[in-house]
Amino acid sequence: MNAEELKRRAAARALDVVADGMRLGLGTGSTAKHFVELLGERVRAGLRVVCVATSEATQAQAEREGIPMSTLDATPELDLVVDGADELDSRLRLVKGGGGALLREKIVASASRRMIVIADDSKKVETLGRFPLPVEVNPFGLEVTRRQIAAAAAKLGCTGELTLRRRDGQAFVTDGGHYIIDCHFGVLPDPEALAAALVAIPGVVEHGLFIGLATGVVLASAGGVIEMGEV
Ligand SMILES: O=C(CO)[C@H](O)[C@H](O)COP(=O)(O)O
Repeated sequence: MNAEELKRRAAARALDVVADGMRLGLGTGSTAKHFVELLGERVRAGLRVVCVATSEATQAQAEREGIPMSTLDATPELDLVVDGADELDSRLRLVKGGGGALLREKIVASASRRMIVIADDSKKVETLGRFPLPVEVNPFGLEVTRRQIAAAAAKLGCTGELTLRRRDGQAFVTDGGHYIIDCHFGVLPDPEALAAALVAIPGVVEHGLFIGLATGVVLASAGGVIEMGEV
């Protein structure tokens, strides 16, 4: 079974949890894309849901699928968000933002009673940090913010390269008009302390550590589906 089949399998399991009338958050990325596709099939077969997207890309895909869409302003309380992750550990702590949608993903997750993460089993790690931690920053004062991130992280045992994310030779710009600094720390000894230190930096808009948000995980592997937390 290849990676795409595993992602689809995880997405299909999460779809089992979706009930008629639910208000759903739709994640971003290649795994979430499978979920949106499968949800679209169910909607066209009669399932009634109302959804909020975590990115412009997901919004466009969901509209193409004919899924009824809303906004967080019109639908500020969600029953469930289904999203992917770049890394997760046994305590359901996540690193997200590989697709650049971490800010909206976190806002949507914070508005949802439950968050189910769907992934293939390559995303499960012993210690977070192998995947470079994305930090979304305001473009103003970029170098100051980069230095402040480096200094704050170093105090917590996190050192490594901090790179401005680029696409087609230009700085990558998020849906919110911000930049992303990818922090190649290798290991995050204390994710909670790092999260607190990052949010205290004025130029940091949000970071990719999702702590205390995921309530369940569906991990697809060649051997079958593993569930963590409450799915
Ligand atoms: O956080 C994300 C986007 O900001 C994605 O959920 C994360 O990057 C996982 O993506 P994929 O399912 O393509 O591996």
